Amino acid sequence: MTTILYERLGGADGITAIVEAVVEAHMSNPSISGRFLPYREQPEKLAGIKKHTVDFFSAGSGAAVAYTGRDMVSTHTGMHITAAEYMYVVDDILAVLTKRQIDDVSKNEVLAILWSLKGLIIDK
Ligand code: HEM
Repeated sequence: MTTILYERLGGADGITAIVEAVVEAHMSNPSISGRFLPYREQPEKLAGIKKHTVDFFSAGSGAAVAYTGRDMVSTHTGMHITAAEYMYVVDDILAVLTKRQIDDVSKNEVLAILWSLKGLIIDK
């Protein structure tokens, strides 16, 4: 039987570590850091966003986890995120997956999920 994507990403511990590393990467990426650095001053809010993001990717990769955050359109409405910013986010995520030696098939599955959400996130 094929292992579900959630397990191939390392389960709860793996996805939590991925989200931590991705948020750090966004904060260090000069093209998008301005979107994320203000949350350093709001640690409780940042913790909530990270938890929602872990749950989102857990549910989206096959785990029986409830996502209790806001939907993608509501979350990103008013931010006017550009297609270029979206690509920087995708690049940061894939770089973290590569660094954590996630296999290529799994990376392609993550990429397909991210791509399917693009229209919900940009230009809102
Ligand atoms: C496919 C790509 C993306 C996914 C799957 C995604 C997913 C999420 C999720 C699950 C949350 C948490 C929502 C909540 O806590 O209720 C969130 C929040 C956020 N996202 Fe995204 N996101 C994506 C792309 C982007 C991009 C491209 C940017 C900007 C460059 C961005 C900026 C933000 C910000 C600033 C927040 C915090 C919003 C707040 O103040 O609560 N996201 N995102």
